[in-house]
Amino acid sequence: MSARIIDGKAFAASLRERVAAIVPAFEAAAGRKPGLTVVIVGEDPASQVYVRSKGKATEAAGMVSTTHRLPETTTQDALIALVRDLNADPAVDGILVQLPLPKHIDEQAVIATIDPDKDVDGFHVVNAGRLAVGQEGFVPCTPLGCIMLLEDRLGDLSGLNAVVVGRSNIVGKPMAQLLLAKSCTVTIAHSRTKDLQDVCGRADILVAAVGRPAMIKGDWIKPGATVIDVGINRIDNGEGGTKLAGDVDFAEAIEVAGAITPVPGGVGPMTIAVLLRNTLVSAYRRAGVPYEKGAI
Ligand SMILES: Nc1nc(=O)c2c([nH]1)NC[C@@H]1CN(c3ccc(C(=O)N[C@@H](CCC(=O)O)C(=O)O)cc3)C=[N+]21
Repeated sequence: MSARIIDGKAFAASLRERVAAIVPAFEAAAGRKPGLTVVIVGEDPASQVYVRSKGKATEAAGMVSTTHRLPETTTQDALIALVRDLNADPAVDGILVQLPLPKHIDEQAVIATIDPDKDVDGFHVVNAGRLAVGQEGFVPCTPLGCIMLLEDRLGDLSGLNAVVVGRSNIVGKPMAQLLLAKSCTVTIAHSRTKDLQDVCGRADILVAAVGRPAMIKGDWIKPGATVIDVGINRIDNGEGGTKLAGDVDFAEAIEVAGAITPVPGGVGPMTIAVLLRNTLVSAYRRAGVPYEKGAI
């Protein structure tokens, strides 16, 4: 049996279109466009690529995109001063500080400076806390995108066994919180988990977010399970170049799973589409303009 491939790229394109279709209504009501500001420190090539595609997608959705490119040598104090300026700028609805930051900068200190109500990444402890207790806030883009794909595929998730492999603050933990909020029975597994294969084998929903290429094998997967592969690993393509690979052994998994996200073309594109969605939501909240929650 061959799994259905979950087309995250197409779903993300339709979400971006939905957002773009609402932007003019916001502009008419608020008298300005939604604005997203991205801050990148240093020259990491992968980060440069992501930041460029975020900027393009933001403009394509009719929003104002601003990018601050700072040198690798930027001090923590200077970065924090910039974030404070952005907090105070009424035209800025969303602030995204691209991670990872250079080693001499304390990421948590920078994230803690972002106004939680402009934190469209959902990384501030206030937003993590809001998610944990079920209050309205901002939810990290990657896990929220995963939930959208899961609900599109499965409808109601309640009662399903969900296993999240990975416990990072940006994917694993918020993913588990969201699945719990959808009434799944949630297990968070990680590199120290005993009998990881058995734990994965009980999952109706398996989310892999560990950052190890092809770690999850076909015989770890419950037949018919829905597999969400968050891994974005750059590996050797065997021809002197590189390619992207997920955390799941795709060739094996496709024979067992009911549905699976590919890498690339799965979760990755959803991350940027949800970022635009969060920015539009932020703009509505900050402008005090009512909006239809189901529509975005
Ligand atoms: N503050 C912050 N917020 C982030 O959301 C954030 C970050 N820092 N740092 C880096 C990670 C990574 N990330 C991705 C976004 C899009 C794709 C994406 O679109 N991937 C495409 C392929 C892209 C390619 O070909 O390289 C895909 O999977 O199909 C992947 C990864 C956001 N991140």
